[in-house]
Amino acid sequence: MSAPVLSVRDLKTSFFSQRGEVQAVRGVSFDVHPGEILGIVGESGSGKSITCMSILRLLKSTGRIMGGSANFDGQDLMALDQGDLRDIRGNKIGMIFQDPMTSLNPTLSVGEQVMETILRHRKATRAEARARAIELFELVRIPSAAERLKSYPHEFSGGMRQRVMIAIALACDPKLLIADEPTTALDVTIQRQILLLLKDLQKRLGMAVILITHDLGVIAEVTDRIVVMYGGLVMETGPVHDLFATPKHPYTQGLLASVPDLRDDTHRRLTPIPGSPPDMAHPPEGCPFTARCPHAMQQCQAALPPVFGEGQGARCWLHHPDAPKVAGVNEVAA
Ligand SMILES: Nc1ncnc2c1ncn2[C@@H]1O[C@H](COP(=O)(O)OP(=O)(O)OP(=O)(O)O)[C@@H](O)[C@H]1O
Repeated sequence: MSAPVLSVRDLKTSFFSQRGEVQAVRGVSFDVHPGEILGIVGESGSGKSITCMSILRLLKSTGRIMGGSANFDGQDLMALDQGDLRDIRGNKIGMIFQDPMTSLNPTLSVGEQVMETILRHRKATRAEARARAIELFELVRIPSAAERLKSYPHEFSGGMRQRVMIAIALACDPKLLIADEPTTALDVTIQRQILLLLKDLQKRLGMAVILITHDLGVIAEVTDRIVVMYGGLVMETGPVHDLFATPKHPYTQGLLASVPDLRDDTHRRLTPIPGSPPDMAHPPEGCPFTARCPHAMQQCQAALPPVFGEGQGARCWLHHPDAPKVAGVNEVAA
């Protein structure tokens, strides 16, 4: 496999308030390879967004990176100053966030906003930037591209605004695109169109993509590998097909069980995992999933498990060689 575009190692981020320290990200490691879509999934509050905001060094003032590295393009993003980071963000790393209405400037035409990104990072004349903006609108399939450059964000539908955001994110041919819940604010049919567009663009442009979502069902279709997060930790990681066919972590199994079968039009009922995530102001010493895990053992409460397995790895004591056998987890059911 080729060298990773991004290599995150032992990333730790906390928020500090009068309540004390909230350990949002507690030692996250993963790689993103050229030309792949990596999905980061997990319930709300598991640390997906804060992981990516930390990588981009876009944390709000109460947030602090406590350790770790994120190697991108031969540089550790954690060690760069804000000037160098501004050169990378929107240029070598494109970003798309959840709500395009709050990310776009309502007082500027969408064309100006695309051109602004190009002119900030590239030596180009306004005419060249305009030509590139038209090309980008065509790429993200905004009809009548040249004319639509003059429109303002409120003149677009939610799906079209998200296409503008994708055009801006792709303006400088990024090596890596980070998309944080890019379709959550859209209705279901449009969500699918945007995700398929992202997949198509990723293939055509050969970039790497990190796609954050809490919707496992949707990303099954578009991602190559998945990182499953819970309680600020990576619980399981592996190729999407392996992870869906044989999830190794009870948390992943619970998440998968809560996804309605998309091919089943009788709409199976959702079965959410009982219980709630840990309070990250007081994270448990052992595995954060212990209290909700159907297979929890004494050891799980006592110590945080390491990641067992390569290729598909799971942070679960059941994969220790001496662990008892549990059907469907570390033993193939007869
Ligand atoms: N500004 C903040 N101050 C204190 N704690 C925060 C702050 N922002 C996030 N957190 C905490 O960090 C943890 C991780 O949050 P994060 O937004 O990364 O979760 P997420 O997995 O992306 O969830 P969602 O799917 O809801 O976006 C949560 O426990 C959250 O309460």
